[in-house]
Amino acid sequence: MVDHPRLLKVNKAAKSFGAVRVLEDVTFTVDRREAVGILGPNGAGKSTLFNLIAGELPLASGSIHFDGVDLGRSPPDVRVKAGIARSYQIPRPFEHMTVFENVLVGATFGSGRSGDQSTACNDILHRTGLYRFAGLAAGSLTLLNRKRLELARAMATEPQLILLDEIAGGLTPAECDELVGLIREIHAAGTTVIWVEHIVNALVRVVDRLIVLAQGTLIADGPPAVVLNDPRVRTEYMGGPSKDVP
Ligand SMILES: Nc1ncnc2c1ncn2[C@@H]1O[C@H](COP(=O)(O)OP(=O)(O)OP(=O)(O)O)[C@@H](O)[C@H]1O
Repeated sequence: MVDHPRLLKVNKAAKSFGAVRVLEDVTFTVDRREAVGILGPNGAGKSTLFNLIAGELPLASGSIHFDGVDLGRSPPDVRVKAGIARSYQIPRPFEHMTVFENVLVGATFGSGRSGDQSTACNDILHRTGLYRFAGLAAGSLTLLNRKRLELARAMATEPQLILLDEIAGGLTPAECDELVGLIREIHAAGTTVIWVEHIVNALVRVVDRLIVLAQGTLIADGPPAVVLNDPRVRTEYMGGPSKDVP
């Protein structure tokens, strides 16, 4: 099998809700093993873009290629098996199941592997710092540990690409540092990362490239130092409510 250096190609992706166009001809590529941040004001279309890549919403027009394959019209389970995983802005564990069982669901149904998944699950629980909570109900976890569990469930599907949707929201600065460390480890181990986040200080400790969406269009794409000083980005994004910008 050929490894495509361009892991993700989003070409002229568009999406409307009724008469309202929320994404307009968004085009970008992400290379294998890159870490890319996505910034943009509230309502810019960031979560919608993730929903299009993960297959939770249908594309209106355009295409999405992943690892050389056109997946833009495939259902979410096909995309998970192809190697796309995501975390949600509001963690969505199975509250009454244990932490271990939550990870097991990802490993069993997401990865497509057969056989005993306990070793793989325990490994992920160790990596994400959740091993000692394995037997607890997911609903009893602190916010930081719920965020870790979002990552663990996504990692259990053995993704090539992980989409992180505002995963640092609501954490204290110290907790945010811990999460940043964990995401850096996941990236260093070879997983491609795309991270939508408003906490720019956290984002730039992980990513080496930033994309900015405003009103459904891509207005900047490049190294963080360049993008954060782009006059249009300053007006459209940082000119709004104060942001945590370095
Ligand atoms: N299912 C839906 N039905 C109708 N409108 C929607 C739906 N989902 C999102 N929208 C609208 O699409 C626009 C983009 O929303 P989206 O959640 O993608 O923005 P965002 O950039 O992720 O914002 P935030 O930073 O606040 O999370 C918003 O105006 C939103 O109200």
